[in-house]
Amino acid sequence: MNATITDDTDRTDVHGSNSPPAATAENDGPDYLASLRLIGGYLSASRLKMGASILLATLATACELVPVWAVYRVLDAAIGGALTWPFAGLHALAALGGVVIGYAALGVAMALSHIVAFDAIYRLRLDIARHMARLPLGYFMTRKSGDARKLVIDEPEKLETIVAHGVPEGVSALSTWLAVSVWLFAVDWRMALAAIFVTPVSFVLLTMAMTHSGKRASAYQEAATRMNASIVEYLAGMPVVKIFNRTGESLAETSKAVRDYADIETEWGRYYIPLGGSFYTLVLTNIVFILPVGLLLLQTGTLSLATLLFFMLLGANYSQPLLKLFNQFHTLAHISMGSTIVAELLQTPAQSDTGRRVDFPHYDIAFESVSFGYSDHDVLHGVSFTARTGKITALVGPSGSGKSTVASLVPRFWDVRMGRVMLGGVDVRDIGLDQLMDTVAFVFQNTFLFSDTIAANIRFGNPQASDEEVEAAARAARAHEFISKLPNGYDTMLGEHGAALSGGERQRLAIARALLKNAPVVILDEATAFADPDNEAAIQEAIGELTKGRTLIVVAHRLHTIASADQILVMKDGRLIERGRHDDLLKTDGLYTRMWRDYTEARSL
Ligand SMILES: Nc1ncnc2c1ncn2[C@@H]1O[C@H](COP(=O)(O)OP(=O)(O)OP(=O)(O)O)[C@@H](O)[C@H]1O
Repeated sequence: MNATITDDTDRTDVHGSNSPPAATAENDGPDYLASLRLIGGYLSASRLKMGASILLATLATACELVPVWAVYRVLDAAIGGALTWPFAGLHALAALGGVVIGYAALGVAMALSHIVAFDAIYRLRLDIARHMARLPLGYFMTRKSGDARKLVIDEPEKLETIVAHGVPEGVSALSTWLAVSVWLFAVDWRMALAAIFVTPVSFVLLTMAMTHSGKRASAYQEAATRMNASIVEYLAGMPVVKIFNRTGESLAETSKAVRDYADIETEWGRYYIPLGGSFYTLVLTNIVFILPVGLLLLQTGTLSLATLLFFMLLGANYSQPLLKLFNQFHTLAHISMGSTIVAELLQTPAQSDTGRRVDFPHYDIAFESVSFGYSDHDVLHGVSFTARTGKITALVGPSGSGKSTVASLVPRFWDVRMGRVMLGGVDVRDIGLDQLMDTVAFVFQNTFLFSDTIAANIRFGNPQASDEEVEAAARAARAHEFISKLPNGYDTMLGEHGAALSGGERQRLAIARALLKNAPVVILDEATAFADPDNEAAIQEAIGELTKGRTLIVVAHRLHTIASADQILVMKDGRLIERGRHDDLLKTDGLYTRMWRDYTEARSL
C-alpha cells in the first residue's frame, strides 16, 4: 500500500540543507559596519523619523555655537568701541535662545531616535525569534540555553545605543565639525590652519592605535568568552569539584583562562595606551597652537583681538565632535562580534517544510543507507534498518557509536547527508513539519519540565486533554502513584527544572506526556542514571504501555530493559554491525554478547 500525500500549502519542497552550521571563518579585526548592516534594514520603515532626529541633533549642535558667535560679536563691538546696550542685550537673547532651542532640539531628536530604536529592535528581536522557530531542532541542542537568550535579548539591546545615540550624534558631530571647519577658514584661514594643525596628526595616532587593537579584537573577545565560560563552569561544577576534591586543578584551569585574558588586555594596553593617550592629549591641545600664532599675528596688526578671542573660544573645542565620532566607532567595534553572530543566525538556512499532509498506511520507520555528520566527517555510515509498527526496536552500542544521532534523524532534528529516512513509506523531508511533529513523540534523556504544575507539564503533550485523560496517562506511565503522594497531587508546582523529582520520576512524567500526545511513533532516549529497582520496574512498565500499537525506538543503555525487544540494532563507530533478537545475538558471540557479559557482571557486583 502506498502513502497518499496531499499538499495543503503553496510551500515548495526543497530538500534543503538542514545540516549543522559550519564553523565561522576566523576574522582578524572587528567589522565596524556589522552592527549598522544588521540594523540598517530595520530603519528604512522609520526613515522620516530618523532623518528628523539627525536634523534636530545637527541643529542642537549648531545651536551650541550660537553663544560663541554672540560672544564674538559682542567682543568685536566692544573692542571697536561700538557696543551698545541693545546690541549686547540682543546677542545675550540670541545666546539664550540658542541654548534653549538647542536643548529642545536635542530632546526631540533623542525622543525620536529612541522611538526608532525601540521599534527597530522590537522587529529585529521578532525576526530572530521567528527565524529560530524555523531552524532545525538540532540547532538548539548544540547550544547552551544562554546562547539563545544572548541572541534574542542581549545583542539587540546593544544596538539600541547605536540607533538611539550613535546615528544622530555621529552624523551631527561630523556635520558640525565640517561646518565649524568652514567657518574657521571663512573668518581667518591662517588661524584656521593653526587650529586644525594638530588634528590630522592626532588622528593618525588614533588610527594606528585602533588598527592595532582591532587586530587583537577577536583574540580578546575569544579570551573573554573562554574566561566567562570557565568561571561559570567552575561555579556550576562546584559540588562535583568538591566531592572529588579537585579544587586545585579546577581552579588552575579557571585561573589560566583569567590569566590569558589579563595577558591579552595587558598586551593591548601596552600598544594602545601610549598611542591612544597621545591622541586624547593632542586632540584637545589646539589652543597651544592658536595662542602663539594669534599673538604673533596680533603683533603684526593683521589680526583683530576679537578674532583671536573667537578662535580661542571656538578653536579650543574644535575637535570635540570628532572625539564623539570616534567614541561611536569604539562602540561599533565593541558590539561588532555580537552583531556578526546575530547576522549569521538570521542567515542560517531555515528547515525546509513541504507543508504536505500524508495519509500513512502504517508507521514503519525505515533508514535507507543513511549517512550523516555534524561537521565535515560522517558519524553515521550507510545505516539501514526498518522499525516496524507495534514493535520495539532497540539501539545499543558503546558510547559515541551514534545511537542518539540515529534517533534524532527521525523527527528531523537534523537532515541526512545521504540516503533517506522513511516514515510510513514517505521520506520524512516530504512530510509537513507540523504533521511530523504530531506523529513523532521524543522522550529525551534529560526531561525538561516547566515551572508549572505537574498536570500542566503532562498536558503539554495535548493541551486539550481533560483532567481524567491526564490522570489516565499518568497511570499508564506509572507516575500516578508518586504524584498522588505529593502534597498537592497533580497541582504540585515544579521548580524551575522540576528539581523536586527524581530522574526516574521525571522520565515517567515525560512518558505520560508522550502517551497523552498519543503519537504513533515514539523515540525514547532511555535515561542512564536510575539504579533504584522500583524506578526501573516502573519505567519498564511505562515503556510497555508506549509500545501498544506504536513504533517504538529505544536508545538503550541498560541492556536488560530491552532483552525482550523485537529487534536489537548494535552500533559501533556509526555502523550497524549486528542485528536480531536478544537470544539470537547472544549466539553469535559478537559485540552484543560481550556487552551483555560486561553488563550482567557489573549488575551482579
Ligand atoms: N551536536 C553534535 N555536534 C557534533 N558532534 C556530535 C554532536 N552530537 C554527537 N556528536 C558526535 O557524534 C558521535 C555520535 O554521538 P551520539 O551521541 O549519537 O552517540 P551515542 O551512541 O548516542 O552516545 P551515548 O551513548 O554516549 O549517548 C560522537 O562522536 C559524538 O561526539
